[in-house]
Amino acid sequence: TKSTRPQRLLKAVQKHATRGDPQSVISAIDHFCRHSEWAMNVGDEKGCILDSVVSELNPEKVLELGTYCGYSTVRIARLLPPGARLITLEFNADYAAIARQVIAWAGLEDKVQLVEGASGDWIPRMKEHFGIETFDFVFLDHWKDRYLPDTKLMEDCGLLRKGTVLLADNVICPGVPDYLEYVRNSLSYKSCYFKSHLEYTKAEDGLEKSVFLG
Ligand SMILES: O=C(NCCO)c1cc(-c2ccc(F)cc2)cc(O)c1O
Ligand SMILES: [Mg+2]
Repeated sequence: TKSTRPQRLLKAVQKHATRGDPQSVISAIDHFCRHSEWAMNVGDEKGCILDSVVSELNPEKVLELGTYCGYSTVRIARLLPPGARLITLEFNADYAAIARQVIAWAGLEDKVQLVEGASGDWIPRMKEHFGIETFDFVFLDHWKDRYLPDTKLMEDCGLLRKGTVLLADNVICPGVPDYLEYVRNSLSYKSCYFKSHLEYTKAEDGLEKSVFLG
């Protein structure tokens, strides 16, 4: 039977990347997506912006909403200091199965906890289940209609503190108009837009960085 695109992406990683070398995993996925098959990873151009935000922040506690194949998980986890932890939520079991193997190939499984399920179900359980007080950094890259409700849910669950940084992918393409309107007009956030392009294309897209003010 026919393989899936995530399965073919994993095969490309296992063929071209070196075990334990996160940069080679990132490069193998970017090459596959540019030259073989487009896939909805944050990509290299927006990925460099993601890298700079993470490097500047040096977060201890990171939440990623939307793992897909683990590309941005690897990008973030490779930059984390020893002892720092990344929890990544993925609703789609097939994506999660591939992402676990991509994260393992990069040798980053000790820094990453991949949780399968709905963000709306897991966000209220972060404190009691994972012993998390608050997050330092949240990367939003899941279903675009969940960005706003999940952000409000994180606020209500006390998971954001003064200075927590939210970084949202795809604010232009596919777009998250309700989320953008909220973070740009709320007195609880200081927001700025990083103009870029949709992964592996010339279409406009960008990342919105929003600092929670408490
Ligand atoms: O749905 C997305 N993510 C959540 C599911 O895992 C997503 C979609 C797209 C995209 C798709 C189709 C198109 F035509 C344009 C953009 C891009 C992304 O970066 C994304 O994160
Ligand atoms: Mg995305």
